[in-house]
Amino acid sequence: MRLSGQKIIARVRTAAYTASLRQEPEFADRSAGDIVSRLSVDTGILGESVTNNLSDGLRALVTATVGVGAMLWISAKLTLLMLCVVPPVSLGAVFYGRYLRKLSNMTQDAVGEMSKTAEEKLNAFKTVTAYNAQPLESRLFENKVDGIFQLAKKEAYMTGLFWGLSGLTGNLAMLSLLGYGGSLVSRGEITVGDLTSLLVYSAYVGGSVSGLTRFFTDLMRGVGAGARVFWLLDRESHIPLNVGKPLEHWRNGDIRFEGVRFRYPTRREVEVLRGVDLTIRRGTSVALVGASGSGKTSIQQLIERFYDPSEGQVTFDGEDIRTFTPESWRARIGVVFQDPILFNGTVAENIAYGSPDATREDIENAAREANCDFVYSLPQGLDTMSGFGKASLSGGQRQRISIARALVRRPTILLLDEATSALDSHSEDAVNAAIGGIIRERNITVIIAAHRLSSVARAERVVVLEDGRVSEEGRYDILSRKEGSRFRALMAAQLLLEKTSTADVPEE
Ligand SMILES: Nc1ncnc2c1ncn2[C@@H]1O[C@H](COP(=O)(O)OP(=O)(O)OP(=O)(O)O)[C@@H](O)[C@H]1O
Repeated sequence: MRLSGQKIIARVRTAAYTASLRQEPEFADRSAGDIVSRLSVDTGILGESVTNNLSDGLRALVTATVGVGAMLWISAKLTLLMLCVVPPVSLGAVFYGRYLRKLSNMTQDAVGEMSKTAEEKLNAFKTVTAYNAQPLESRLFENKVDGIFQLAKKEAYMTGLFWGLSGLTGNLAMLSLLGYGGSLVSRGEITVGDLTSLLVYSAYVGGSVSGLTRFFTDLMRGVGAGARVFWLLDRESHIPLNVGKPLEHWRNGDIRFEGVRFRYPTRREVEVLRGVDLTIRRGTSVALVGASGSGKTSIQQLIERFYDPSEGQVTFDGEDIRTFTPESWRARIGVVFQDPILFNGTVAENIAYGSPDATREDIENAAREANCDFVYSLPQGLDTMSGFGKASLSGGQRQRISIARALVRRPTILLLDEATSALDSHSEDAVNAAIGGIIRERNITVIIAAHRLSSVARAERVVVLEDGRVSEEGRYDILSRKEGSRFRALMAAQLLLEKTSTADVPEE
């Protein structure tokens, strides 16, 4: 029983984790981390409450049934008297169970909040230290812990009250049995032996009823803790996987935005894109430029299908990308984010992330193409451990590894989202040289969201975004020479910004 219970817990845990990975990014940003940190605890409590108590509950049910049968056979009157205890205790158990379920839910919420706070602050350890915020953070954490303690106190009071009252009810029933049973003995209706047997049976039945109650209330506690897990298992992502037809691996074509309007689900009041019409020819490179907040990243996110447009459509090779399964579509895209994430593992494992079939040669080729020569000066070359907690690589180096990761899957489309904006000029040159090589040598559609001139200049075409629309597009050299062009104004402002901020470049 215990083993199969553990198996159920393991399965539910995995299913809930998988369910959270299948949600949309909005969900992941806001609640998945929190849910995942609580998943283990919640599923554990639920599983334990079922598996630990199920056998006890069943045994109690059998004992109680047999006991009541035997009592009825001895004296129906006295048995009915004893059974008067059952309705109030059951009613109490129902209320108590509900209360426990609510309390358990609240406790899990509070425990989740506490671990989320701790995790967030420990991850931002340097910021906390730099701002001397340790006392403040300790206080905040103490408040969270105190909240959990208050809930535990409520549960303890309630538990004491319920079990105290049910114990009292049981004892009163026993006393009534003795009193009324004694009078029946004196009247000769039952023998002393019958009364003694009834008392013994009553003790058994009482124990069993208490076991059943414990089973029920523990189950309620488990159900309360597991509510979030069930909710997560039932939750449908806004962009579910496996829906649509697979995109054939040989297909290639233009990407087109047709009258695309877009609002983020969490900020419906703001229309970020207000009718974008844009064609990106296959195998060409395009730089998206525009002031901060003009929608460059949003366009890339729509291509990635992290979101769907509110109106209009994004097509690939003439077909709405919503007709393809998200996974087959995403498999054709390589993405490099501004803040490259390396997972715990070797450099080679990080490059091959998401491409389980990549051979050592593929990894080496991608590393070469992404200008990752520095890897070979690391102690174990590509097999050097990198990633979380092993911050021996600079921002520029991590960025080049993430470019290699994007390339190793042989993408048809490469999205670079401000890939160089956090780098100093030396690292930026290395990353840009890699991007330039990819644009020249690969037949790949490259979409660069960029602020910096050096990144923009490499693209064959520039698209200027303003007020959620495309305000200008054309070749870099033409736009940059055109009198009164929006692009020129933007770049002039950017150039000024770059000149004044050359002193605060942190990398390498
Ligand atoms: N997840 C989100 N939820 C709600 N609003 C968002 C979200 N991401 C971006 N926005 C908003 O959408 C608008 C466009 O943002 P976007 O990141 O696409 O601009 P951007 O041009 O890439 O900006 P930057 O150059 O600063 O990176 C901004 O007003 C931003 O506040």
